[in-house]
Amino acid sequence: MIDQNPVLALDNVSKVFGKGDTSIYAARSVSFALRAGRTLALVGESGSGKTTCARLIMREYQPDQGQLLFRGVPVTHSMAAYRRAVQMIFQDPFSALNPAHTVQYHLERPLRLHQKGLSAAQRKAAVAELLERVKLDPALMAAKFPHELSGGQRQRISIARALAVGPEVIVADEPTSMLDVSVRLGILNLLNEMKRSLGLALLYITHDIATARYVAEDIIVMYAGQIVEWGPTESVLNDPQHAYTRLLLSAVPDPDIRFAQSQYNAEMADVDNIRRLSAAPQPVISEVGPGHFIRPIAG
Ligand SMILES: Nc1ncnc2c1ncn2[C@@H]1O[C@H](COP(=O)(O)OP(=O)(O)OP(=O)(O)O)[C@@H](O)[C@H]1O
Repeated sequence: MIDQNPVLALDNVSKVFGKGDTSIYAARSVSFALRAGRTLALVGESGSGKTTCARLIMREYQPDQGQLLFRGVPVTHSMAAYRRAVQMIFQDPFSALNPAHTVQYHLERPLRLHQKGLSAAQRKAAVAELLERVKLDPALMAAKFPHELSGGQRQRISIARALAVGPEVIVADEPTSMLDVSVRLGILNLLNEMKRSLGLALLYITHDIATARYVAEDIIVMYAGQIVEWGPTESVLNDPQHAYTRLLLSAVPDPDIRFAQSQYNAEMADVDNIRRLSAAPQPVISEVGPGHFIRPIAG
């Protein structure tokens, strides 16, 4: 059964870089919640504020306004439980692993830190189990160094390493964008399986709105640090209500995503205007379908 109480929530969070006239809202009054057994896709073009949200969640940045809530409690600096519960998978599986260490070492390290009571034999068994979870053969993989692995295999090791501490939330920032097209779906399927079998709450960050369909129950579309549209994936993809979401979808060469091409073409003539208007701060929110909301463009 899906737990409807959020594991993690951003409550009206803003992050500003720079000062005065040159300041940029990398995140502006962003609120969303991650729930066990569900994936939320955070979608937007480069510079829309996706990675800033990930860094806020990973506590690399402090919010200028708003707060993070972990199981309903405001997150403080000293929450060791939070650090263990919230793990990240990075875009670049090549730089995420230390070339001097074996797979066994990479997976044992978090176990040594977070499960101090394990014997050497128990750690070895735990590493084998983690490798099996990410569909890699422990007998073949444990002794290998990162340079002996393919990109897809490295990303599976990164996922296994994140799982080693028993997380509740995984933040996956563009986890497939540096991989060959042929292995991308395998990684997304693996994340799906982790979500289901371990009841993880996933935040899937991507610039590619089409891939959100494979993993996410819900989608948030961001532009200029602001959430412009959010709702159930099917509803947002099949019936996008915000001009900026339609702009993103217009760039998707995917016949499975249905939208009235002619209707969007008229808007595409006005791309710059859509971006300019979508970037304007807009506090008004409208519900356009069950659980499906937009921040209407002002003016
Ligand atoms: N440390 C920083 N200092 C100054 N400006 C920053 C910093 N980090 C992000 N920004 C700015 O904040 C805005 C949002 O950036 P962010 O990296 O969150 O976007 P993004 O959607 O993740 O883009 P990408 O997909 O390219 O990573 C951008 O205008 C960016 O230039």
